[in-house]
Amino acid sequence: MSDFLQIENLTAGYHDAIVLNNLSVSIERGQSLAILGRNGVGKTTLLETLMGNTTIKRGAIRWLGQDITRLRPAERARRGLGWVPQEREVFASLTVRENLEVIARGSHWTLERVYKLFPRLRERAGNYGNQLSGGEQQMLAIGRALMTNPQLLLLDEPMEGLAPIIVEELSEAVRHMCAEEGLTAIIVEQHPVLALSMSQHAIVLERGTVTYAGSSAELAADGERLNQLLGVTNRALAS
Ligand SMILES: Nc1ncnc2c1ncn2[C@@H]1O[C@H](COP(=O)(O)OP(=O)(O)OP(=O)(O)O)[C@@H](O)[C@H]1O
Repeated sequence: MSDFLQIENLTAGYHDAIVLNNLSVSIERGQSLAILGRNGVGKTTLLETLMGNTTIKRGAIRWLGQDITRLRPAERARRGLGWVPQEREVFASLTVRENLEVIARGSHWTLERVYKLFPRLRERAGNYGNQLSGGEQQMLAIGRALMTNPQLLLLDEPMEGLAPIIVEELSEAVRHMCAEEGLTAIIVEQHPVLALSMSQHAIVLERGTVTYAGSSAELAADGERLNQLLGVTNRALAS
């Protein structure tokens, strides 16, 4: 059993509305997880629940051997959970450099290390948050999360709306972070093949419960199973 992250029989949602239903999953350090599923099945809600932004009715979340089920979001972040929300949330009135510096914690992740991962951010260091392309904003959002020194990075549809070349750059950066920098990621992503290529394990959600849990590589190699689970066509799989 993993000491890294364990979600046990979790039932959670927003006030009285239940979205996740008796969901269990566990993650080992260095074994990134893709969360797949059709629209509205609870993928974002699972990330929000890990960060402490939902109502937990039953079950438990254990992180590094400790029960964090009732901890506030800021305390979870302090303990090493890093969050890159879908909305990116960079400060429009700060420069790229200021966006990164304002959140720095004197950690493994320095300005220099983030610039090395995302050379485009170095080139745009003096640009304000609202003077960036969508891809650059996403890189900055990931850079900001890294500056908090996370052990686990939660990425919510990081490639959404981005050009193929930027998707390639970003997915390579995520793979590098995990392979070389000791990070583990949970990735919610609409493109199954991409998500599976960035992870070792995957779960598929259907109405707030797990319908597949297993190896990403095995699922990626089984188009028929993917189609069954996600209802995606072969053409969508290839894109
Ligand atoms: N803040 C909220 N308050 C109440 N209900 C919400 C809230 N956010 C999401 N929901 C509901 O929870 C359910 C799951 O939504 P969620 O965003 O987790 O799904 P998802 O799998 O991430 O979908 P998508 O792929 O479309 O982003 C949906 O029925 C949604 O309407």
